[in-house]
Amino acid sequence: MPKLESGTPRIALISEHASPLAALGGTDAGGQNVYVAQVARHLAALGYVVDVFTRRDDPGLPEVLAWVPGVRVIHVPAGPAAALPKEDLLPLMADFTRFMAGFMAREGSYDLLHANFWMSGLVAADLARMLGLPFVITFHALGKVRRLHQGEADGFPEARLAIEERLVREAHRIIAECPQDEADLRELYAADPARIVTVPCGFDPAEFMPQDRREARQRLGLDPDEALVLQLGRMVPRKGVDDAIRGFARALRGRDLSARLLVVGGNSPDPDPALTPELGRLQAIARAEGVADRVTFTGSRERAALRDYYSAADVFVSTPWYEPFGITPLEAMACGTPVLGARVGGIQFTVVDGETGSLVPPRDPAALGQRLGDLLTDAPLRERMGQAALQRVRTHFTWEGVARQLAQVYREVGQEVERTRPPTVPAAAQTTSPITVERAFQGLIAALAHSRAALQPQIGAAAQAISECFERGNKVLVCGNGGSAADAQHFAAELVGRFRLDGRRGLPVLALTADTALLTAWSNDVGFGDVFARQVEAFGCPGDLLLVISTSGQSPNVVAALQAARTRGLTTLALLGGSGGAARPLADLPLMVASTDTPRIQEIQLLALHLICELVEEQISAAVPASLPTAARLNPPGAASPLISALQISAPQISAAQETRKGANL
Ligand SMILES: O=C(CO)[C@@H](O)[C@H](O)[C@H](O)[C@H](O)COP(=O)(O)O
Ligand SMILES: [Zn+2]
Repeated sequence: MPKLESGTPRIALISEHASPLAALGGTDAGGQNVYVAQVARHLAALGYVVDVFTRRDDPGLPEVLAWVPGVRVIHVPAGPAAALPKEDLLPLMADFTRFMAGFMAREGSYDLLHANFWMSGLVAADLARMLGLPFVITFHALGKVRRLHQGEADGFPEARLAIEERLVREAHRIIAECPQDEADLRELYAADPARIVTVPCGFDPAEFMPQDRREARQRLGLDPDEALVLQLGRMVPRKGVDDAIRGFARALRGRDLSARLLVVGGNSPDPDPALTPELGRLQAIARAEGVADRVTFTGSRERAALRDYYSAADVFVSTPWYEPFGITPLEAMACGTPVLGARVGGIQFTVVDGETGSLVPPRDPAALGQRLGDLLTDAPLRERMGQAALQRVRTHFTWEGVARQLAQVYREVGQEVERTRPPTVPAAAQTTSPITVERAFQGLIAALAHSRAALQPQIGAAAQAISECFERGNKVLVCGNGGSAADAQHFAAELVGRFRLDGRRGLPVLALTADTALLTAWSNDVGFGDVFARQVEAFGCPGDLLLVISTSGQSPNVVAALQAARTRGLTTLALLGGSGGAARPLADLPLMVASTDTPRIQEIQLLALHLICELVEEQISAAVPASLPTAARLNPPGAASPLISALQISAPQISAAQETRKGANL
């Protein structure tokens, strides 16, 4: 039976910027934080084991926080441990993915990934590809929709749209939050309708229930008799709070109403325009509309206080330009308060016009003012609508119900993945850990990135020294142990034979690892420690070059070979990893791979050796005068070192270069 149908399936909820722990009210804290928190808790209540991955944006946060039973919050170290605008987070997603892959390698994988927002979707899609896991995504907001409404004000990178298109193609399911969201996915993103499931957002009946209106007002210090209109939520222009103020002002005009508009939200508990710039603009609008004394800005409020605000209000107003879902109207309805909303996004789905509240076009303060006036002057209508609102949300929009619907989606995906799994997976593939493979790739990429700056010029200098050695009529000796012995022979084969340049003469490179008779006799009879040094004494001449290859730089026979080479006047090159060990100070030119992981070091060492071969061939072909016929250029007749004699580098230049390298190395 697929795991998603049985036992305790493990779900990773990914929400890069919206932590379930964050409070409501700041620019980047809002519905998504609530969604992730509630979905996690209610999935856990259904028996799921849930880890929520979110970016660590405060140094005080632990890596793993056991939040509520069945739910952990994993704070992912990606970028500085400080609050950052979500528009700046895309470059950090590679680190986010790497961390999650490592975390899953240590702590076990998940049965399904559920991403929230497009950047988490990117993380989920990459992990899903690597690990063969199913993933579903709730976008919460779509770039193309946002662009339609906010145009130039959209500060997200261009890549967002292409990434969203990829996610729409690759996700096993796309969770639309309302019919409008579903239509946008189909029409703007050509999403496959068979993979879209509409699951709304919800409210928690334990958190939001009607309070006695007068008592709620008393607790909040509000006038018990004034008509009270509430606007609550994030304070950003697209939320249309300015329209709510203008509509409120129009509702009062020509009516004998004692009413107040309460605007709850902002980046601080006090209404401070310095901390919430939008607040200053809204205050100016209230003044311009002549209702400054009738509009109260409270600043942000704790979630625990919100049910009193919703219950205290006679009408809740929410008139954004657009709204992917809109959780606050639900919460108001759950407190028995009718909602006057804009006919957009999820609001036109949750609010039934004329039954649980009223809908007006977005950005239309006149229509809003008209309807608000009607509602504020008709208490029985408000009462009926409030009751119908309560009934509607309790039936259709609890988080418990949302979690059940998501669980159903997860099960379907699980069955689908099971059905489409190839029937005969070879035994070897079953035991292969994709995490191991991914870790190796990431490790090699990181080691290459770290080595790049230092190693590139070292490779150039090594190729130059080796070309000069050949030009002098000298030879190269090369040695190492194990994998490095193989590399030494590989290197010799490329230069004695050919790397890319056809028709050139053979270049004198001798691998000291190839003579088994000598290696076994000397090791058997005398010792392995000087098996290479002995050969350096036998073959090495002043002006020759010794190249040693070692990942640790600590192999005694390699160190001894370097010492013997120095004694005999050979130039010494050492291709090393880690700190370079005892070999490093004995090398005229050390080539350093910035890694301590032996296989990764070897892989980069092979790259260095191949590049040295390529550069040596380039230097050799460039040094032969172009006036010579091709055959002569590639294999000129004559002296002991015919090709080299065509190179125009003098012996004094070489020894000067050698001296410089020696000096630099001290
Ligand atoms: O290929 C590998 C490891 O990947 C081994 O054969 C490895 O080369 C051997 O353990 C060597 O003896 C290690 O020597 P060194 O690189 O520390 O000089
Ligand atoms: Zn190896």
